[in-house]
Amino acid sequence: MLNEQDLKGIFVPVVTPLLESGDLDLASWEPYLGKLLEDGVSGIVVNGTTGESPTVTLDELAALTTAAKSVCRKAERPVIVGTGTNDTASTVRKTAFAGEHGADAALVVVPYYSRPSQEGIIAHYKQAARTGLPIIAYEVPSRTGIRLAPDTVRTILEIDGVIGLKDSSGGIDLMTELARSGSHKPVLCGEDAYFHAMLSTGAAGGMLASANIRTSSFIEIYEQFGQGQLEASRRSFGALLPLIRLLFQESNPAPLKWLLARQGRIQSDELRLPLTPISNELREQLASWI
Ligand SMILES: O=C(O)C1=N[C@H](C(=O)O)C[C@H](O)C1
Repeated sequence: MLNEQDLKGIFVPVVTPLLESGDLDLASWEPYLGKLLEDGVSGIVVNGTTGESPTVTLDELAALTTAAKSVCRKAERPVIVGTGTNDTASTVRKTAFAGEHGADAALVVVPYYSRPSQEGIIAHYKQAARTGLPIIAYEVPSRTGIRLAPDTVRTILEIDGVIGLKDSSGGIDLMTELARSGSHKPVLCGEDAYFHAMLSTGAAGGMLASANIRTSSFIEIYEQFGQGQLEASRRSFGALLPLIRLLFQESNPAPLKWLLARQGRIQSDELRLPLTPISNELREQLASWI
């Protein structure tokens, strides 16, 4: 299982590869993950936003997690599984299910759509943590429709079994506030364009969809920063920013899937509705990153 000391470095949320038929492309799955692990990522995130989690069935989640675990075990790296929903009971069941299939930790998004109170959100995380699988809370107001108060984040991070936070709050305010108040659990940047800024304010690393592409460069930026080579890490990050902007110009993971398919790492850029393929204009812009 993953512990908070090891929640650092570059974690890669992976896509769910699909065939044109819409079925899972399991033939690509192991080599796709294997390459990321070979490049030196700290861990793999299955069924995150990038994995199109709203459309993945439980049977598919079991197959993806089991196979990911077998690849990650060989590389001695953790597999984190997205299990958050907007229903606490389902989240608890899904988290336990992921644990039974080999997950080392669960990524649990703030419950979306229902707009619960901050107390309700804290209670949600307490119940998820009772499953015994380490929990990484995931704050992403642009997707959930609700923003956590810094005090709520601190309270969630104090729950036994919550090992850290993925911060996609869209800026450095939350990170700065947590650092100021001496919060000791690790925070990973989940907002790719803010990766360097969040390292500067104390993030322990990133959980970055863009690190599917140019993986080694993201790892290099993290390492350069850790070694105090600030100017070099800033320059390296600047070189990746145009890629990051393109990957999020249309809904993630559509641009990423297109690039991975063009690189031959997955068989197709197939998405499940309501996500749709990227525009021709974006294809032209992304082509130089193949
Ligand atoms: O899959 C994830 O988890 C991530 N989701 C974010 C999003 O699409 O909003 C982006 C981040 O890089 C990873």
